[in-house]
Amino acid sequence: MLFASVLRVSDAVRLIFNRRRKRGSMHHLPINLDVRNKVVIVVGGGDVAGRKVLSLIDAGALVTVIAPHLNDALRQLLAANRIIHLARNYADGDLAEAFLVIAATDDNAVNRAVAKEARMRSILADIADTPELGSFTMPAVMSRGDLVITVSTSGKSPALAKKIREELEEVFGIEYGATLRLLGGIREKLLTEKGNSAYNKSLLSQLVAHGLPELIKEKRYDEIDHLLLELFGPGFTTNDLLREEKDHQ
Ligand SMILES: C[C@@]1(CC(=O)O)c2cc3[nH]c(cc4nc(cc5[nH]c(cc(n2)[C@H]1CCC(=O)O)[C@@](C)(CC(=O)O)[C@@H]5CCC(=O)O)C(CC(=O)O)=C4CCC(=O)O)c(CCC(=O)O)c3CC(=O)O
Ligand SMILES: NC(=O)C1=CN([C@@H]2O[C@H](COP(=O)(O)OP(=O)(O)OC[C@H]3O[C@@H](n4cnc5c(N)ncnc54)[C@H](O)[C@@H]3O)[C@@H](O)[C@H]2O)C=CC1
Repeated sequence: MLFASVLRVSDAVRLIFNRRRKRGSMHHLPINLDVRNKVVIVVGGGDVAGRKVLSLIDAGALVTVIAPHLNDALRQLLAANRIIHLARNYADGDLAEAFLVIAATDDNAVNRAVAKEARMRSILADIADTPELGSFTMPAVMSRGDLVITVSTSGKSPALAKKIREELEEVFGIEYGATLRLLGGIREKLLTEKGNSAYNKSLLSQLVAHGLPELIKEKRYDEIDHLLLELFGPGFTTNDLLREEKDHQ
């Protein structure tokens, strides 16, 4: 424990910093970042950049790619007006407007230069070939509607992260998307209409213990309606909460 009262924050940070930052231990803080309408720069236009750009666009970021050449996937995104492209090499100063940057060129010196500018400007940075120079890494991601499961191996084996993501896709089917639409609808209604937080917690915990994904997968809507009536009283039905699924039956 540092005596914060006699240290300036900058000194304390430097003391802690000097004790860490070895490549061997890369434990991160997992967070879910809101990048909607944020300016994101991706330096490099190859396969790695292409993969990261897709995730960024999915999350609603405003993506500018800086690279002399784009791969096919990125060219298609450009043709569809989904990205801005600066067809040239990265230059110092390119990050001036950025909230976040990804360096994914095949030139380590360029990626390092991006890392340096990002650090100077306190911009979040993922450096694809030298992750220890950046401030975050990207996990493998699987999603089913609003359910998002991410896998990190703390940089040890991206190949294993990908394999575990594929295994998770087998376990968590599309019924989880519908389950979350149902649970989200109920929770929204409870938070706006019904009792206090402890009451809601107890009911919502009881509901998720009932294996809803299985019931939805097998279209056992009558059983779900019965359960909703028992737990919440009238006003909560799959007709309202799962209309999309039931219309497509
Ligand atoms: C640290 C990190 C930084 C970052 O990129 O954010 C990073 C770094 C590096 N990756 C390398 C290699 C590969 N990366 C993949 C694939 C993925 N890499 C991803 C993330 C990350 N990769 C971050 C850590 C994630 C974690 O902690 O687990 C995924 C999960 C997400 C994504 O990219 O969006 C995506 C899978 C997406 C999916 O399918 O779900 C494959 C597999 C393949 O391509 O099939 C290979 C080859 C096999 C292998 O090496 O394992 C190399 C060596 C390059 C070289 O050899 O020159 C480096 C550099 C280094 O380690 O120094
Ligand atoms: N983090 C990850 O998930 C992975 C990282 N890598 C690392 O990422 C690097 C890139 O891999 P790929 O996309 O497969 O390479 P690639 O060769 O397909 O693409 C490289 C891109 O960088 C661009 N580029 C080169 N110099 C540039 C500059 N000065 N300014 C802007 N753009 C420039 C090129 O035009 C090209 O679009 C590799 O060197 C590798 O070390 C590789 C695999 C996975």
